[in-house]
Amino acid sequence: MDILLNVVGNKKINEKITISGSKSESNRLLILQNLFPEISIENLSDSDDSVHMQHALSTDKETVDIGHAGTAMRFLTSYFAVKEGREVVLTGSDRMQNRPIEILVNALKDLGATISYEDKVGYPPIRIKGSKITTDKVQINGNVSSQYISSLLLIASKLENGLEIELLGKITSVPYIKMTLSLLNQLGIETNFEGNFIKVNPKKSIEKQLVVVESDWSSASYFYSIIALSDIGSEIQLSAYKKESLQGDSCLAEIYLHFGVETIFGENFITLKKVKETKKETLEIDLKNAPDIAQTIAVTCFAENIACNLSGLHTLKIKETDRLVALNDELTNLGAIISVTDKSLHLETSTTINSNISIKTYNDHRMAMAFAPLALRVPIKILDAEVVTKSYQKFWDDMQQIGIKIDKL
Ligand SMILES: O=C(O)C1=C[C@@H](OP(=O)(O)O)[C@@H](O)[C@H](O)C1
Ligand SMILES: C=C(OP(=O)(O)O)C(=O)O
Repeated sequence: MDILLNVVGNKKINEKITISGSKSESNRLLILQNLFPEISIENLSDSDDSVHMQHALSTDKETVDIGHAGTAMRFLTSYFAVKEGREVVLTGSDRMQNRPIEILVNALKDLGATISYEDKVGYPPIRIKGSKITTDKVQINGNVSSQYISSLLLIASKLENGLEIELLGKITSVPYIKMTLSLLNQLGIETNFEGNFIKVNPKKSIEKQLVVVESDWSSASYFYSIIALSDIGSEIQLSAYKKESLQGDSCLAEIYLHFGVETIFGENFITLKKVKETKKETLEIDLKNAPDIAQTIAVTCFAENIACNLSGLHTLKIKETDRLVALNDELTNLGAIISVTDKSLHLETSTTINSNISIKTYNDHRMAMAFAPLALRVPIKILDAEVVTKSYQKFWDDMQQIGIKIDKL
């Protein structure tokens, strides 16, 4: 489905939106719920990625296909590796078959797991024969994807002797590791993260408990962008959010001050308010802790005519698409002066935004959602707009609710 987005009339917004649960928290909790049935979950994400995860955990078929869901692919690799008596072939979309998994597979093999590649070495599909693991120490590279580490942490407490992980290299996406540890702690599992070592104590069972998932902060980023581009006085209330978040992307509240967007924390909601014009100075940020909001921020800067230097983007090349190349190509088509390296993005100020450009989305939900706010500046076409459901089912309905007109092409 290709669509044309357009905003007619004024750009003063005043709306309330409820966003589904964090897909990161949800996919961790779904794994944990299978290991500890004492858990019940509220405000679970309705994203495709979480639906894939639920399906993977309930099927007894040999082939388990998780589509585009990176967390499902990585977390299920460890989960099935310790599922004694079960053999599965874990696979995913074409893109997933080109997203590396070798670092995690090698760590699990070092621990004694039985995993082999069905096709290309280092990539899904992988065949996993569940077995008992008693080794309690492992080393793993921490600089490619934190999901490999979270994957090991999620099963760690169910290993006879717990697990001590030594992280090698510069650790990336650290808030996601901390999110995993916080959830384990919330369940009563003891952990310790000091320097490059993480230790998880063994735990057989936990107390019965309800875990309420906070709504998804990465999804909130598109509303930050919309408010940044809208008239002073505009506001959007988003539910259900809290100040003490487990999600690293809650750093949006700080980052968007640059764009004159204030975040007011209420009881279970946030209000984003455009209070000032965007600061004209270059925005310099290291996003190694929050890679998923890089696209949103780059597009906001372009729309607001400010330069930016975004660093810490080394993980973007192995996400749903090579996001650095995708951003470079699509922003260039819109008239941006942009350059990218393997780990950074540099955008110059530019005063023109080309209208009626078709944005290619490359099977990447965040490409579609990050470019949507540009409709507040020029009519814009989004190709294959249905990709958004990977993380955000009702994204286009919510865009319409805040006044973006959508025509199917
Ligand atoms: O653990 C998680 O839930 C995630 C970790 C991050 O991946 P990397 O650690 O690969 O950067 C992030 O980009 C992804 O969307 C979700
Ligand atoms: C990178 C993402 O997801 P995953 O790696 O889980 O596919 C994302 O949602 O931006």
